[in-house]
Amino acid sequence: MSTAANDAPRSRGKAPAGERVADWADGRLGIYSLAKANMRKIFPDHWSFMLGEICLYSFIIIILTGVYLTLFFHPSMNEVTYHGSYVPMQGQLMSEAYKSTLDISFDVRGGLLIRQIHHWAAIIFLAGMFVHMMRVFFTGAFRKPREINWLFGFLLFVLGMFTGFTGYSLPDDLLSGTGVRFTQGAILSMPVVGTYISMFLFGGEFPGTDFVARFYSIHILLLPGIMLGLVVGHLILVFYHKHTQFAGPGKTNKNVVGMPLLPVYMAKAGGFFFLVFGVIAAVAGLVSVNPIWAIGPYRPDQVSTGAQPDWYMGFAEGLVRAMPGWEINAWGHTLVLGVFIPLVIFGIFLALIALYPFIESWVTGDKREHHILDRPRNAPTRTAFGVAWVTAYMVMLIGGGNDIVATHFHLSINAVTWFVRIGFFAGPVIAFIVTKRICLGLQRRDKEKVLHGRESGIIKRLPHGEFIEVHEPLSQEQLHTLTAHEQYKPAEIGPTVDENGVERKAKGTDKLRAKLSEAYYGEESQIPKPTVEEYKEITSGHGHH
Ligand code: HEM
Ligand code: HEM
Repeated sequence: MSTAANDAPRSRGKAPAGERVADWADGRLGIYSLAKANMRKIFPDHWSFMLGEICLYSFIIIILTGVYLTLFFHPSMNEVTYHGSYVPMQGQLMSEAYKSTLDISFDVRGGLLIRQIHHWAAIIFLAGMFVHMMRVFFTGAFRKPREINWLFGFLLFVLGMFTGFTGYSLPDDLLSGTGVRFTQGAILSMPVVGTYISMFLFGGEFPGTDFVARFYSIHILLLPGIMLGLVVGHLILVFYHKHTQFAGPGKTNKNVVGMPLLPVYMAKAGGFFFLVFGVIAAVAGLVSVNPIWAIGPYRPDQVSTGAQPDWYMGFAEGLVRAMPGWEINAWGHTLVLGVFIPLVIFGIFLALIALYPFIESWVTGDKREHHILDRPRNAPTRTAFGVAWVTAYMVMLIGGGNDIVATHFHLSINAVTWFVRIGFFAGPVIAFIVTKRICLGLQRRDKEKVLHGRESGIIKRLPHGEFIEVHEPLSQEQLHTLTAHEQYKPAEIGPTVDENGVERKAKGTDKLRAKLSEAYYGEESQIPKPTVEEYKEITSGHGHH
């Protein structure tokens, strides 16, 4: 650290340049103590913890490529005549936005590759978030104290969806214009406020001449700005809470077992960034996405066939396509329920995801901190809910592409739509039941393994002629992993008579909670863990096969 001006000069001569720069910076920023405190921070190792990193790296790639695109993209709906190097479009009227995207694709050096990388990174970013969210959900990593971080993540997911939507609307091609038209229809279906919002957003009647410029500021500034802040907050919270870990020997709710941030984790993370970049660049170089020159400029009087949103919006599109066209007229106003109900369901689905950590802790009555992750099989009801939700999502994704599915598989589009309608209600229920059964089956298998060891597949014949299969005992480590989970008890209504003997009526919400809690943790929902006595009795030699 710095010294007084009259201190004796260093006896060893001048410090190396690097050290002097570090000293200079430290004197002004105090980074040494900050780095010292955090450099040795421990990160646990598990492949599923890399999913958050994939989100982070694809987000960085999106920002880098996005900045390059802003240098050449013109967010204007002025009409111009095309004279660029793509011959089939010569002389066509189009918006400046569309023309500049054609120019990026054909006349700007590296432009098409950067466009492709930006678009592919967006698709992978959202897929990464989806899978990362699933890993957090299925392992119970959202439980106290990480509920707020779940909400930060949830907001990132929703904002990511809308940033993607505003992004692919920018080129003003026939496909994205159809998507914007679809969205405007959904906005219009909102009672009372719909028309006002639409008029405000589009600066008058659709499509108007404003929306590309407006979507542009939303796309490159507003939403990514908020997302950047949220990502930083998200990561600070991961640091602050410390990472969760799977159960194992020596791992407790109070420690983290793993590798230090520097140098091990940083080296790994750096390498992984380049891997993610490399894979995205390779996919972008090999598989064309959004070839706007083949689609043509937007015209409100035309609709392209096979119009599809990017995958993350397919769910919302599916809800609208599967819903029967239903319209009612009341007091001189038309209510388009065929669009409005799907919009509400979309909102409810999102709200349920956001609130799930709070709902689960209310139902189970579990308010403790959790830093050890659940194996999905040991939380069968939660796992079943998750799979049911993913099933509904996937069914609706099929709904969003009902025309594509019909043409590719030579089916009638009505058959596909009916499949989706029935599947939306039946699919999640079947998925729930089947998943719960599988989880319980796996719990039974774990119990069996603890008590009787692993089936080795080796058959032996005993001297008296009997055939037996040799079971190998599990290692202490494996035994720990298979028996570390807690066995929960359902939350109860509590005494209906207070300490003075006065009868207290159980509230409706208490009853509901007790019922739900029973469903979560009741006898039907978990297999009792093997007890020490059971284990001792079986492994002591009696009753061995
Ligand atoms: C821009 C998007 C996102 C980025 C960059 C990001 C990044 C990360 C990283 C690097 C971690 C630590 C490593 C890991 O567990 O994978 C993490 C943990 C976490 N993320 Fe995200 N995430 C994003 C979106 C989400 C979403 C959509 C959710 C859920 C709705 C979410 C919820 C969480 C939670 C609860 C943790 C703590 C998990 C634990 O400690 O085990 N994140 N995130
Ligand atoms: C989470 C963040 C983002 C997502 C999901 C996203 C997604 C997209 C998508 C899917 C497109 C359509 C690309 C195409 O096929 O033409 C696009 C276009 C565009 N994006 Fe982004 N983007 C994001 C952030 C940014 C940022 C931060 C910038 C600028 C700093 C940016 C600048 C642009 C520009 C200029 C275009 C229009 C050019 C074009 O379409 O090729 N984006 N974005």
